[in-house]
Amino acid sequence: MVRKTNEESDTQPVISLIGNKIDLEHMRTVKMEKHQRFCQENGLMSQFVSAKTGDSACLCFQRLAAEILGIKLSKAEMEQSQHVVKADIVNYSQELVARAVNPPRSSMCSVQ
Ligand SMILES: Nc1nc2c(ncn2[C@@H]2O[C@H](COP(=O)(O)OP(=O)(O)OP(=O)(O)O)[C@@H](O)[C@H]2O)c(=O)[nH]1
Repeated sequence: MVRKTNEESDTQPVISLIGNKIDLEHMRTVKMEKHQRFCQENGLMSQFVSAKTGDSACLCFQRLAAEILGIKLSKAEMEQSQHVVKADIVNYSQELVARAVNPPRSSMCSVQ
């Protein structure tokens, strides 16, 4: 995201590198550290959002605006725009739970 500037301006544009699809974390191809290192090396604001769930979408613009205005967002302000993620509690049968806690023993062993 770039703030418009011209060659005579003394101020540098605020640029943010935004990684989308954080709801698909398990399919990540660009490592988070690589993203953050690139941002550090190039003076960019590193952010991650999900356009699908809306996770951090508002916060990403808030952080950019705050950076441009030279305002430090408080923890409360940052948490304010975070959505509560809803999840269903699955009521597994007792048998399944017992099997997960005490899985049946096998005489075979495999090393990978
Ligand atoms: N799960 C998930 N899917 C997303 C997200 N953002 C976009 N998508 C999906 O990714 C696909 C591409 O989205 P687009 O909005 O077309 O993105 P784009 O940048 O125009 O994509 P290309 O031009 O095809 O590279 C669509 O199927 C979207 O629904 C996200 O945050 N999470």
